[in-house]
Amino acid sequence: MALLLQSYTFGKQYLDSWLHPAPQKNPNALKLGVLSTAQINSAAGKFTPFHCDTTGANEGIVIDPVATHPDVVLYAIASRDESTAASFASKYHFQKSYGSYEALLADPEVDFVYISTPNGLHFEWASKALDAGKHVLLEKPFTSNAIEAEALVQKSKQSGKILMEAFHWQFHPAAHLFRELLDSGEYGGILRTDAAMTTTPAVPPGDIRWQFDLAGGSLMDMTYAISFTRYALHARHLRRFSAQLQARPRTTRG
Ligand SMILES: NC(=O)C1=CN([C@@H]2O[C@H](COP(=O)(O)OP(=O)(O)OC[C@H]3O[C@@H](n4cnc5c(N)ncnc54)[C@H](OP(=O)(O)O)[C@@H]3O)[C@@H](O)[C@H]2O)C=CC1
Ligand SMILES: O=C1OC[C@@H](O)[C@H](O)[C@H]1O
Repeated sequence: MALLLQSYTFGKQYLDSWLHPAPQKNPNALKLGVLSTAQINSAAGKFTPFHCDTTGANEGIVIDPVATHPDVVLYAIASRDESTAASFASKYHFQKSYGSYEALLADPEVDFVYISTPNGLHFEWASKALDAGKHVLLEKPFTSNAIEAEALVQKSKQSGKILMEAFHWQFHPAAHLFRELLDSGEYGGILRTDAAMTTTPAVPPGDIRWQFDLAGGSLMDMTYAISFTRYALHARHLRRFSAQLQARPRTTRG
């Protein structure tokens, strides 16, 4: 069932990309600044149904959607390293590149930022971006813990700037269809839920997902299982979960 729904989403995206080629940009289009040259920014380029990135996400988390939307432009990219930023800008057609995140945030032309740093740095950079007067689209998981999350939401309310977690699956037609089916009662009521998510065994040593001090770890990375359960059950304010950790030996592929 999940595979069918996912195929439906991918098929629709593929069709849309043919039906709606890159539009003219609106002169007042919002200017996007991206903090970091993470692989997820461009695990992207043009979507094709046969090309998935190593995390299993489909192409186009930010580069392609912005490039093909009339009201947003790829304005600036920042990296901790200037030459990395410059080559990323040239490859993906950003107008500007910066050798530090601070420099991008100081650019008054930037309207909003997408933050794709490691999890443990989400709070710091989202906080600095709000202080700099930018709207923020923040990669998942939102922050490293509830205290940071509450402080960030508070800051966004005070600044009047939009702060949003980049959980794109919530906007996929497949997710909506799935919840409509549940809500219809056609298959009866929900008695219990089990959510599991698996990822490629090829996450290399040294990847941010293995680093505790960068808020790595499976529960932080595979937050989809929890967020989808909450979504499916309309349980936005569910406060308590129980969880079991099942450690398995790492496997390698030859
Ligand atoms: N929404 C989705 O579908 C997905 C979301 N994600 C989320 O996106 C974020 C990035 O993941 P991913 O693309 O795999 O990450 P990467 O390891 O590819 O990139 C992280 C980037 O953060 C910057 N960075 C800043 N400080 C550090 C540091 N101390 N160590 C390492 N990198 C640093 C680097 O950019 P630079 O050198 O340019 O400064 C680096 O390229 C995570 O929060 C992850 O959970 C990931 C995959 C899918
Ligand atoms: O957000 C993500 O989506 C797909 C996963 O495989 C990946 O590890 C994670 O960061």
